[in-house]
Amino acid sequence: MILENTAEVKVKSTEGADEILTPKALDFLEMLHLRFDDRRKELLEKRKERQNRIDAGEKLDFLSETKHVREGDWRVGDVPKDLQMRRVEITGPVDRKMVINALNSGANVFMADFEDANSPTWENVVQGQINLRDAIRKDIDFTVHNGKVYRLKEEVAVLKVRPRGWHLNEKHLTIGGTPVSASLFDFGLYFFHNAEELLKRGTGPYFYLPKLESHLEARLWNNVFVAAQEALGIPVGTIKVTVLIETITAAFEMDEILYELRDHIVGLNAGRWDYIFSAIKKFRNREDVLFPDRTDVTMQVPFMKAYTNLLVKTCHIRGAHAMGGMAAFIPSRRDPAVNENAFRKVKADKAFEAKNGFDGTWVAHPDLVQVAREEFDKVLGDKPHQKEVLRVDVQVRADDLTDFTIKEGKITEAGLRLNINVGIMYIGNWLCGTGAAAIHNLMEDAATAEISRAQVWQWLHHPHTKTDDGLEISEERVLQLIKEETEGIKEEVGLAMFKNCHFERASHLFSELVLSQCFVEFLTLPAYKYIE
Ligand SMILES: CC(=O)SCCNC(=O)CCNC(=O)[C@H](O)C(C)(C)COP(=O)(O)OP(=O)(O)OC[C@H]1O[C@@H](n2cnc3c(N)ncnc32)[C@H](O)[C@@H]1OP(=O)(O)O
Ligand SMILES: O=CC(=O)O
Ligand SMILES: [Mg+2]
Repeated sequence: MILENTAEVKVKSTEGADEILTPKALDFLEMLHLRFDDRRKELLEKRKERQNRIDAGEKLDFLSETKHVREGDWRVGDVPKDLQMRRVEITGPVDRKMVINALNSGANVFMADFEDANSPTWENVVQGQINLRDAIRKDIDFTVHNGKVYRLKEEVAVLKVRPRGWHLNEKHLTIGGTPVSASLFDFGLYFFHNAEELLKRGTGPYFYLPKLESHLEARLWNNVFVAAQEALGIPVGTIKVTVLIETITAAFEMDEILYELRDHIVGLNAGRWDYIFSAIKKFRNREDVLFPDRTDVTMQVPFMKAYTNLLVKTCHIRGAHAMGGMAAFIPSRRDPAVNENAFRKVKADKAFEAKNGFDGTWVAHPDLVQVAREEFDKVLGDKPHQKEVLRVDVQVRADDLTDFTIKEGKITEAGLRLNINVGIMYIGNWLCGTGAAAIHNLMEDAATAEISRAQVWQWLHHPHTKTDDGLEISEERVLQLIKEETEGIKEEVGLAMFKNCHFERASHLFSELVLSQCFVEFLTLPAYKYIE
């Protein structure tokens, strides 16, 4: 069934859609779409133009036209009281039970995710909005089959929302026959329904902005915020955002991104997984760049160290929070050895971040809140943040950000197989409506899975890449491994789940992605046509 608002706006119906996609909310989305969608598309074209220049050998560098911004003396606007202390932020999809668990987890902040951790089925995105609306009003519960009831505690985490990135459309809402931007859809609905309520409750409309590639994309967000606040009669500057620096091009424009959003921004976050993906993607056609197995691309390799150090330094000079990223190790309440390993690895990761000057960090699971908190407490004590640490020792040049040498790194058959396995497993989950999953005890989502498929693409298309046993990574070999891994997944998950979760389709899609002559920008773009 199609619900009609005006002659031009068409929305696919799903349970709860009429509560969220009200005529007034649709008018608001239509206003955002008409004012900002053309610019969004122009900026997506600019991404392609920059890619062409990188392919042709252009070096990434800090922009000459914005030197005055980098050298200027300015700071970001005020940080609200409830965003001063962000020591531990838990992230997770917008599923009802997870929303309750995350808000109850003891973390300072919960980032409710419509991006990397969410499979954007129509039901997930509409129900996600309903879940957040109910959570804000403390009118949310959830009962599982065994009768266990989930309710919010008195004290809960501060809520932030991550809308989907600029590259994605929401196909279930069209205006004049054109699908709307998924970013405007997720942001617009959340803001429209909740901004006033959040303010009444002493907090505010807070967001994380993903996958930006330039300061011009930040400017577009800023213009959207000004229009949205004006339309609802809310003071400009009420919205507060943290931008993920998770593309290699954005790392060259951190000051500029903070500057464009200075009335609305409170921090930057080092989104390590998309960052690695972006580095592979942007340099995929360059013969001088070849990444080793995913497990060898750690936070300690030169380009990751350079980027995180520069992020801390840039944020602190400008008065913004520098937020750490996600260690992907997931604990297990059933397996003590897995649990112990996850705690040890996460502890080390968080200790490193705290020592480097970060003001807080992300965790993927409630059992990791305390582990991360302890490591930050050791360095920060009672202080809400450590913005006074200016990292004057850090001098990062353009060449440091693109120094992809990884001395100890190797490309191995095991690494190739693992990438294939994880890629197919994740796409299968995503097609089935699950956007984040624990696979081989690691958190996998749309960012980590992109690394896996991008690596296989690069190894196949880079001239004569060999694994460390001397064997070439040929199309024939990759197809054989895809076949073997797909069979293995069938055995592991069982025939019923294999079929229900479209693992066969996931396997085909994975093959298409890695064999395609042209690199597909995001795996979620072709995959989206298969989900409802
Ligand atoms: C690269 C990036 O963008 S990182 C950010 C995006 N990614 C994410 O946000 C991933 C967040 N994490 C998750 O989604 C989950 O932790 C997973 C899928 C990896 C693992 O989840 P599960 O398999 O359910 O883990 P597990 O069985 O150990 O969970 C134990 C309990 O913790 C809850 N839980 C686990 N992770 C979370 C979370 N992130 N938020 C809230 N609750 C959670 C589960 O719901 C479960 O609750 P229950 O005991 O009441 O049923
Ligand atoms: O969004 C976070 C990332 O690491 O990617
Ligand atoms: Mg990301």
